[in-house]
Amino acid sequence: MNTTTSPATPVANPDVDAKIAHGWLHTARFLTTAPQLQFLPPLTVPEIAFVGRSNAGKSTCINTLTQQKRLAFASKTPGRTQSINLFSLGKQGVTDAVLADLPGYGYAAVPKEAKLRWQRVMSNYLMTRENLRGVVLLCDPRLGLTELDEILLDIIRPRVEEGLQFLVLLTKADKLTRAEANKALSIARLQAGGGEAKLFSALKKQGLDEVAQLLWRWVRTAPTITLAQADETPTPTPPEPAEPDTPPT
Ligand SMILES: Nc1nc2c(ncn2[C@@H]2O[C@H](COP(=O)(O)OP(=O)(O)OP(=O)(O)O)[C@@H](O)[C@H]2O)c(=O)[nH]1
Ligand SMILES: [Mg+2]
Repeated sequence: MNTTTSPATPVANPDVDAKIAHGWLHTARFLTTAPQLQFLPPLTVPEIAFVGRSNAGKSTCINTLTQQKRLAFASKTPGRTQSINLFSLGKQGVTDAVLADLPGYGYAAVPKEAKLRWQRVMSNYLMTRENLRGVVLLCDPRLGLTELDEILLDIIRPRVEEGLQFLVLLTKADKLTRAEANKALSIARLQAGGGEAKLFSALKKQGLDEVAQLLWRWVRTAPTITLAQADETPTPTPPEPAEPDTPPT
């Protein structure tokens, strides 16, 4: 990433009432789960992916943004999210956008083969998912952006240059002092060249309005998506997962 700090997109439109954005996000409902890219349905509505290291807080962030306790499966155990989970958004049951919760990377206890498989799935997803409109990279500011995050930034850079929206979200901000938070934010802004960086806390609901407004804006300003290939073959049914995700008790 280059080191420019200027955001690729304007700041969230202040005219969009946060309440409207929250109401829209609250419509989120489970759409599908896919262990591999080929099982994802081709869609023409904008999709926003939540990516980052294991335990960064992706699933919790989706639950907080949608004001739903157990939409995405959050857990103290890293590696809880094993498949790409899609959630539809839109009033009156009409889907106008999709959120994607992706499995985290960088969890040491995962066998090497599984790690490599997942890295392939994720890089393919980020490079080829046609309706991908935005990427939210979640990062625990106590760790900062790690080498794996940098690899991810490299993967999406060409698409960011073509208009893919991008946000670095520093999660668990409640664990930092104000000075630490400001320092982490400055560093992340430098690293997120071409994108924005924001502080977020699911616990304290910090950054919630801003992120909700930003996602709304990404979706409302998305260009019309037409799929490159008219795919008339139905999406294959994924095999039953060996160990299905279950909400934490
Ligand atoms: N203090 C604090 N804890 C948080 C916050 N967000 C998430 N957590 C905790 O961090 C842990 C991991 O959260 P998840 O949302 O499951 O993380 P994930 O990124 O989805 O993890 P994987 O699915 O393994 O990739 C859980 O114990 C959460 O309660 C936050 O804003 N503040
Ligand atoms: Mg998760």
